Amino acid sequence: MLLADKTLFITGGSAGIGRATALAAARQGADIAIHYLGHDEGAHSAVAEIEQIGRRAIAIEGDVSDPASARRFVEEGTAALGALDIFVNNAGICPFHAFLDMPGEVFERTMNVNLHGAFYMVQAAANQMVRQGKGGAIVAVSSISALVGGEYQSHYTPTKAGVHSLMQSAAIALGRHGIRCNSVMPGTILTDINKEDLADAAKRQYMEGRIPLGRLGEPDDLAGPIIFLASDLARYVTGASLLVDGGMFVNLQ
Ligand SMILES: NC(=O)C1=CN([C@@H]2O[C@H](COP(=O)(O)OP(=O)(O)OC[C@H]3O[C@@H](n4cnc5c(N)ncnc54)[C@H](O)[C@@H]3O)[C@@H](O)[C@H]2O)C=CC1
Ligand SMILES: C[C@H](O)[C@@H]1OC(=O)[C@H](O)[C@@H]1O
Repeated sequence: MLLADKTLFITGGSAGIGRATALAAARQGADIAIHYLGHDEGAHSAVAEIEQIGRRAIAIEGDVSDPASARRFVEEGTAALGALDIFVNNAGICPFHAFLDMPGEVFERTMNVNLHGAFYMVQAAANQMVRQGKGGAIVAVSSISALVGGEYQSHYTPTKAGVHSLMQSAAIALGRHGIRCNSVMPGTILTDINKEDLADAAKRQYMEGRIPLGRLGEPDDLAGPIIFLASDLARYVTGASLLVDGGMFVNLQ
């Protein structure tokens, strides 16, 4: 097992990529702390499934944009599980909107959740790892959108570039503590975040057509790459990012 007796803390663990990763990490031997907002059913059923696998789990609700919520997640999760070995920063939103009339509140909420939230969470998790004194691994869910733009994502793509950059700087700041920091860059993965956008058949067909592997991603497609980066198999990998997009990024023509 790749994560035997490790503890893994994950934001956005009640749905989509985060939920799939939490369950897969439990199957690899980890105890799991889930942070989430507003999906009680998804969070509680994930805890139940993890316990059925034979691992411990706790779900803590909060808003990642609030720095106090990050401190509470780390404190309460560590009290429950005993330590924080791996941190996965995954929570995010993408309310698709045109650029020219983007409401300030939509821009600011997206920045606050995706980028400020990542900063506070990663900072709180890293401080706990430093206190423990035995290193650790941090994986952030960035996006292919860190590298390319989107007409209805002008508020969102900068947050994903920011998360990618945060991992690079954190890798430098935390290397001396034995803490590795990496990111994954998913392509288009079918989850609640894009259900409405991809309900447009023409858009969905266009996105599928761009992917050499011939299909949109599933949440489970991310679990393996995240667990790899979190595990000792990646013990000399830090400051790196891994595209998980079925080949979409390289498909120019
Ligand atoms: N689905 C996709 O195609 C892609 C997703 N991503 C990224 O993957 C991450 C996960 O997205 P999905 O699983 O697709 O979305 P999702 O909508 O299925 O899940 C989002 C999760 O984030 C949590 N969350 C949202 N806002 C929060 C807040 N303010 N405080 C605490 N928790 C909050 C939700 O409770 C939920 O657990 C996001 O950061 C997203 O940007 C990146 C590239 C592609
Ligand atoms: C929400 C989008 O469909 C999804 O998120 C991203 O980061 C990429 O732009 C994907 O297409």
